[in-house]
Amino acid sequence: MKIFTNEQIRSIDRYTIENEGVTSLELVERAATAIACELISRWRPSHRICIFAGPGNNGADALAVGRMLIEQGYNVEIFLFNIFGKLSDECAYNRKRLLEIDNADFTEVVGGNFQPPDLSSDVVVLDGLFGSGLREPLTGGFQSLVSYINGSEAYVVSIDVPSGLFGEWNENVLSRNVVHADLTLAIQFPRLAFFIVDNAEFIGEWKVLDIELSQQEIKSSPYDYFLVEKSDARNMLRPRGLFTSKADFGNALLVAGSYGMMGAAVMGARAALRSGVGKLTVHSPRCGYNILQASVPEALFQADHHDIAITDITLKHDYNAVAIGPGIGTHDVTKKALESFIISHSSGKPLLLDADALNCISQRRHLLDALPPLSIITPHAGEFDRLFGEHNTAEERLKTAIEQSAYYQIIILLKGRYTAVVRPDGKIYFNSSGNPGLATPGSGDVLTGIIASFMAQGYIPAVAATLGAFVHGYAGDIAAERHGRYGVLASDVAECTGRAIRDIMQ
Ligand SMILES: NC(=O)C1=CN([C@@H]2O[C@H](COP(=O)(O)OP(=O)(O)OC[C@H]3O[C@@H](n4cnc5c(N)ncnc54)[C@H](OP(=O)(O)O)[C@@H]3O)[C@@H](O)[C@H]2O)[C@@H](O)CC1
Ligand SMILES: Nc1ncnc2c1ncn2[C@@H]1O[C@H](COP(=O)(O)OP(=O)(O)O)[C@@H](O)[C@H]1O
Ligand SMILES: [K+]
Repeated sequence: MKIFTNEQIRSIDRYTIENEGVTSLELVERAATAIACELISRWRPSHRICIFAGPGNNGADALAVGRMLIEQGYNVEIFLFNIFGKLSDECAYNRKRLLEIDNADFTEVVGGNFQPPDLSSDVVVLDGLFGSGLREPLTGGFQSLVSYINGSEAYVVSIDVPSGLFGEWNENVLSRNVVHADLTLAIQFPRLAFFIVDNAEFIGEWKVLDIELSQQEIKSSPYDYFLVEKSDARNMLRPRGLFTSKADFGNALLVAGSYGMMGAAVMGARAALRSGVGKLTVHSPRCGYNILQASVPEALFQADHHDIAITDITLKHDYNAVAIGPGIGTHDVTKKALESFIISHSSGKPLLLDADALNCISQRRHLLDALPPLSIITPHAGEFDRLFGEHNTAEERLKTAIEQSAYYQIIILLKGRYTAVVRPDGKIYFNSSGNPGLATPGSGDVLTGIIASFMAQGYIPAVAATLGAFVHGYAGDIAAERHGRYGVLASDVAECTGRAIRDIMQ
């Protein structure tokens, strides 16, 4: 699903109005119908619903929902904030229609002495104050109203976006000036802000409501941000022909493990094999020999000269993919080995670097310059900050990822609830699969194995990263069904990878 900016949404809106014979009022009516249906499916008519409408079309949506709920016999109280004496045409029209209803509980707030209604825990607040037309962070009376809503026990549903939050970047927005919604009903598209963890407390659960904006325009509009869903992953996965052989599925090298961290190598190797690599070699210190051969007999073992750490990374074959990092530790000898490998790596083939490989590089930042273009790094927030400096917010971190990805021409896969695959051209692919069960040791090693396997099979790095993240999350979802969100082990995720791919392809 494409994620558009405000400006793009306005232009798709305009196109729909100009080319599909729909008026702006009809779009408001469609949005309101979808919102009303959603509320009706969740609450009974006796439930008290308190609607706050602003002066623009977010308010128009809210007023229209109010009318529809009254017509369905709901117990609705509506407040329209007409502070500046200027309503959008759609808002003014919906105000008029409400006034035509006998006994509608409707209050128009025009000045400063507004007495807020009681918002107890059994009230549902519908927040239609501001949506995509927000100009600047909320101040004055709106700020007080938002504080009042946030301080109440009511269940809060926001229309389009929580009022006070911008759809994209929110650098200067204070938490107290944004509605904290329990449910956000986004009109037609989710917004970039939904995928940034800083905003999780504002957005709550979210759902996209389709108002049938022009599909043709949506398809042809360029985008910078994308939410990867099952159908996207399905389109990326190549079916396997009946006459294919191991040789068709690539040869991968996984440099992983050290004394006390051989599990990382085992999990990465299992995940790579479960996601279909043709041949896998694991390079580990000698102490890993018995462990690896016994637990992953399908993989070849290549012993380092050293007993407990990796000291020598050299490619004895022309591998289709080389992944380095899970469990290798940050011993000086390992850092040196990694440095000389990266500096002398001359084939130009992209590398995949994770975990301790990134921690090693963070102490030798010049190595980033030496990475082949389109190499993939897969940091979580901590590893990212060790590489690129401390960040106070996830939004700042994402912006840095965009800059650094372009600067070094590498793919940065920033892990989290919505893992972001940031590409050098500035495009970001957010992953939608996965659950908190994946927050378990070794989970990242499994991801590395999957991506390495896809790279070896000939998926271009950007696809291997995006598809790998989706398959990993999906395998985590299957594992959580079996073991629950507390009980998932990274080994379960590796184990479920093959089934995940099968389910996605069906
Ligand atoms: N596109 C779609 O898919 C569809 C979208 N729809 C809906 O329309 C919504 C967008 O509507 P919108 O453009 O009228 O903007 P909205 O957020 O209501 O606010 C604008 C008003 O707020 C004011 N204002 C702004 N900032 C302020 C501040 N800090 N403090 C005080 N005032 C401030 C601003 O004032 P002005 O800038 O004009 O001076 C103007 O009066 C969208 O979110 C969705 O819900 C659907 O109905 C149909 C299809
Ligand atoms: N709440 C969550 N929802 C979805 N995915 C998650 C969640 N928490 C963690 N993950 C995923 O689990 C993986 C954890 O990786 P990482 O932090 O490197 O773990 P480890 O270092 O233990 O291997 C990442 O792919 C991340 O996206
Ligand atoms: K809103």
